[in-house]
Amino acid sequence: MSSQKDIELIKSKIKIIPDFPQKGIMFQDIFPVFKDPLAVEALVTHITSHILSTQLKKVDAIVGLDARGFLIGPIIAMRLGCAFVPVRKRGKLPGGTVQVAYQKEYGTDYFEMQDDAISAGQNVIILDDLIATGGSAKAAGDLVGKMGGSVLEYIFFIELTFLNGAKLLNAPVYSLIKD
Ligand SMILES: O=P(O)(O)OC[C@H]1O[C@H](OP(=O)(O)OP(=O)(O)O)[C@H](O)[C@@H]1O
Ligand SMILES: Nc1ncnc2[nH]cnc12
Repeated sequence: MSSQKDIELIKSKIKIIPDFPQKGIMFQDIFPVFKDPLAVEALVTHITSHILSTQLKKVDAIVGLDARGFLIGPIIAMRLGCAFVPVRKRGKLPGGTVQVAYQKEYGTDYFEMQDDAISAGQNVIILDDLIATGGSAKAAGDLVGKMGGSVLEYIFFIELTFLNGAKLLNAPVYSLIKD
């Protein structure tokens, strides 16, 4: 399947739900993509091909964001032959962790990574389903930096361009669907 057809198939599965979880938000529900194995294959193949055709450096890990970044992160890591490591919301990871605070719509939240998740000098790609304000992705990038890693690229299925979230990030951003 061509790359454009992949994107059209994935786009056709994403459902827009107005006023969820609160009035004024057009919620982009990506779970219907996962009801169709061909759409999941298209998503995984498209992102893997993008990484293989653009990255000059070896990717040491895919860093997936809690929770929707966990859906295909491990599959892409397996295809690339690299590690998958999670960024989780506070209090979910056992053992030693590294933490950063970030701003959500209502107040402050915290992201954590296990302190041995990546090593100093490693190159990672941060993956999530969607970038809105960019606060979550920036916090994940800050965590990677705190551990001595470098972010090669941020990858999203969907970018809400009107919120300018990509401007917060200090590595290239690739989004399949720009809204
Ligand atoms: O760019 P931002 O404004 O930070 O928003 C984007 C984040 O919001 C959603 O996650 P959410 O925090 O709702 O958690 P979930 O994946 O557990 O539903 C989405 O999956 C991103 O991680
Ligand atoms: N519009 C939206 N749809 C789905 N997830 C989101 N996270 C932040 N904004 C969102």
